[in-house]
Amino acid sequence: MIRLQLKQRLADFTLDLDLTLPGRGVTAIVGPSGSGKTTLLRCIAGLERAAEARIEVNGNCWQDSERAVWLPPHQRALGYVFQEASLFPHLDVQGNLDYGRRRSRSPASDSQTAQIIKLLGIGHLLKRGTASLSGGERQRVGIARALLGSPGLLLMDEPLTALDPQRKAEILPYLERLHAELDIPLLYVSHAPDEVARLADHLVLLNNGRMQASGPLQALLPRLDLPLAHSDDARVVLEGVVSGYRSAYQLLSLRLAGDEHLHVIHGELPPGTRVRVAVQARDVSLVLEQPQHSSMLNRLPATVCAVETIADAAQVLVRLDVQGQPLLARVTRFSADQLELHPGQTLWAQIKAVALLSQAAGPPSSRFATTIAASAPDQ
Ligand SMILES: Nc1ncnc2c1ncn2[C@@H]1O[C@H](COP(=O)(O)OP(=O)(O)OP(=O)(O)O)[C@@H](O)[C@H]1O
Repeated sequence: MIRLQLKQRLADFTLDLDLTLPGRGVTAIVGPSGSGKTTLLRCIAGLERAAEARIEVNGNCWQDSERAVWLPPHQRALGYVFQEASLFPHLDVQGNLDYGRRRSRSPASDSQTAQIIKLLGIGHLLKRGTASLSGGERQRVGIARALLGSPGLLLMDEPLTALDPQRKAEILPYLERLHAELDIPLLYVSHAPDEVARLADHLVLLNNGRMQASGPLQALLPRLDLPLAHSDDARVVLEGVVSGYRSAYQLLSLRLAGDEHLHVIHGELPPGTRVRVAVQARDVSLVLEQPQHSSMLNRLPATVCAVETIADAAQVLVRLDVQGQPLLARVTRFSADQLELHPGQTLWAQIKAVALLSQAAGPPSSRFATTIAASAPDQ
């Protein structure tokens, strides 16, 4: 468990938070520019000394102003990854990694080091000078360097923002692997809904230095009272279990709760693998009767929970329940009126299978994962 009680004043800005976060997995920290995301990370790292604070990470107290406890940054077992990796230009990749290991009080063992290098796919870069690395490679080396200190907490402040879409698509699968294979809690600051939907388990929304909401990703994304659902690229995450694969069509079938299935273009995965699929609200259409002979592969029976007019009053956000999982649809107000959408109504939600890879930017091996994060089969 991570306990964060912080009060810090910076000129006109005050950060005032009382948060309890999971001690494992990825917590995404989102909020408008200037809401205090970086200040929060800096306080946790000890780069900013909050006037009143209690910071505890999985049983280790790093700061407690009431008991006059203050650990300087180098004594806090954490790794910090910034927008751009600040690698030493006079050292090659190996030299940079060695530095990360040496400066830690509990450096990674040789086998852990080998695991981290493999996980981030940088084995072939070890002898390279840092000037010749691409932006994505630099970030992977920076992340590896942070991990080699065996941190008890990893902080990442918009680590993909400086990368173009292609590089970003390349690096996201590595972050997913970190998530799946390493048991280090990660606080991840991001403005990008696709990164958040793909990586996060837990979400914290900041607004003007205060917590607006904190909770599991799947519970917060569809909340109509929060700004996330109102953004143009609002999305929710559906979770399913692999139930089949049609290799001729590269079509993966996922069983949702009940007997419903979601079909997604993807590589083959073993039956039983749990998979998360991000579904954008604008990719969901609604129909009152069970569609027949439609090219839309995904047709899910749903119940309307709430209807809210948004934007310039020309569009409507519809929150749906699909076998206990929330789904958002964004439709025109004209359609909403035609269908007389109202809470309690049962209807069908349609999602084009191809829309589930529409954010594809990277090479085929990574593009499907833009919308999907897979985890190991249930035991
Ligand atoms: N050293 C400082 N002195 C005075 N004000 C500061 C200082 N550092 C940050 N601030 C202010 O604190 C507020 C929060 O800044 P912070 O960088 O934490 O926001 P953020 O949510 O990370 O923003 P962004 O998304 O743009 O990176 C801003 O208004 C900023 O101007």
